[in-house]
Amino acid sequence: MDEHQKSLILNSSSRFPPPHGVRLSYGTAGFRADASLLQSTVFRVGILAALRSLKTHSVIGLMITASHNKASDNGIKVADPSGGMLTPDWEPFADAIANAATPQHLLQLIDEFVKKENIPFDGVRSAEILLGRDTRPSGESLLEAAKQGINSIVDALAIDMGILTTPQLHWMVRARNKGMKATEVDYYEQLAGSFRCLIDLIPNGQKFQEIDDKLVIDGANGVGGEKIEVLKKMLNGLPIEVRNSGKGGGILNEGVGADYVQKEKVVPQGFGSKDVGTRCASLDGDADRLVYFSVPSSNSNVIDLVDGDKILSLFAVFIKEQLSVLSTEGDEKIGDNYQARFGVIQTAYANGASTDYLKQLGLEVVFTPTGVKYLHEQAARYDIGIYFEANGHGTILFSECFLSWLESRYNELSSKNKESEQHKAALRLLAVSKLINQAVGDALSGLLLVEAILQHMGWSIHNWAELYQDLPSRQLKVKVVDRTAVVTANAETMVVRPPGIQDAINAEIAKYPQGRSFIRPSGTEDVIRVYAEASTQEAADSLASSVAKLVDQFLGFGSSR
Ligand SMILES: CC(=O)N[C@H]1[C@@H](OP(=O)(O)O)O[C@H](CO)[C@@H](O)[C@@H]1O
Ligand SMILES: [Mg+2]
Repeated sequence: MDEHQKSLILNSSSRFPPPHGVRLSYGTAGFRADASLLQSTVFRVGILAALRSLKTHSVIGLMITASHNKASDNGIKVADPSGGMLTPDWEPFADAIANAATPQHLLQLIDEFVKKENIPFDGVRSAEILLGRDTRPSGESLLEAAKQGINSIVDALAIDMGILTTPQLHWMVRARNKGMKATEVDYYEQLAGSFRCLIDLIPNGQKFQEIDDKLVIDGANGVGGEKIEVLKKMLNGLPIEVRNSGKGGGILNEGVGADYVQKEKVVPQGFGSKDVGTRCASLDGDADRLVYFSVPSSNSNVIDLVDGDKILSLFAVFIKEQLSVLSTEGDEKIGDNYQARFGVIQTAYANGASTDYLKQLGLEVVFTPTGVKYLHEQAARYDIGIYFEANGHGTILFSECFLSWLESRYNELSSKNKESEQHKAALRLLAVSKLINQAVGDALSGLLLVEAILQHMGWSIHNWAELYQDLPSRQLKVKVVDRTAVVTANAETMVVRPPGIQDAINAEIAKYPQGRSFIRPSGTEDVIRVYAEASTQEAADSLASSVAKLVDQFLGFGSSR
């Protein structure tokens, strides 16, 4: 970096002093905090994004969102060239610059990092960053701070893409870097086109326009509702009703949305007895999570939840079916068969019944710590890797190698017999790979795939829900003095610190048939999360509350440890 560049960083960063007494960390999904604390962090992440773009010679994304958190919070996360999450190698640098107390210290950290990473400041290459934000009121001024961060690097270009869902921004970054069409309209066209293709391939010729079976969507009063409306227009006739679109004055994520529905298991605002039996879905505030539910009775607000694990299971059943059709030989053997490596990825929050079901299907199930960056990385090791968090964040990744085999197999089959079942199965898999977001979990593309598969199977939400019976579960949060005191291992299924707590948890678990429980520090909130499941709801509740008491004893404000 030359002197001009250095003084540019010093001058601009002096306009964004960090808040006093707050330590921020990149966490499970970027920086998140009360929006009033974030100006300087967002400015600094703007610098980081420009450096990342210079380093990788690629377009980088910056998304301003706090997802399912309350409306007064906000956050920022970086999309890497692949469209995935920022490489974990850069997270310590993100933490360090976010917490640098003075412009001088900030400059020193940047200077050292630029040298260590060999980031080219040759004036030849320029950086390019796509910016997106959700509907939070604080988004506009934070976006401005991000732009100023980007503009404090010479030759860096910030492009404001406006209000987007998080997965749209990730999709655009990936598409740009692959030299593909990458506008928001291109996104809708790709989704709508591949959805139509799947519908056209439905065996009995039933088309969605003819089905009087509507889907009601809870948009969490966030960005997803308005974007679904665009898709609905393009898919002329898709029987969808959107509620909690944010236009009716409801508050973002308050008593609505995928996080609320999945954790509380009660109807979101705007839903009730009129919806008994109807297929309903909830998105979260930035539309990267999706869960389905139905209202079983007008006498209670309890829902039948169809969570991320069941979405994963539905996708797995469908893909497995297509792969098996594809591998059966028709009248004549065509081409070489390819043993696609097919795996599914879950976290400890996956319902135990879902894992049993997936294993019974003969699938390889891998567990990772919480946070999509971990799941995504594992899924990318397969030809077809499906990952989902129980909360509804997930997608299906296809390897380049498998897709190119599939394309050529499809072409070969096209030249022989377009009506063959193998030909249709190949086309379906190709359509899924275009419909489902390859960059990150995406409620909109996931929703269209669920809808297409349900129609393909001829299933109602109830048939789908009956794939297996969830074990009753409960999640609690406990405030503690210092959540970093909890250190876990084995994909967060056991605690290694503080000593003694895991033995105490094990002793509680042993009291309950089919009992399972674990604790971990949240990466997005200042709490310890407790998860428990057991054979009855009462038992799951009781196990969760005993474990929460242990957390309080070992780590709470009254603890002496
Ligand atoms: C139990 C739970 O739902 N945890 C969520 C939540 O992370 P925590 O680290 O648990 O706060 O937010 C993450 C980001 O959205 C998501 O990846 C994760 O699954
Ligand atoms: Mg989200």
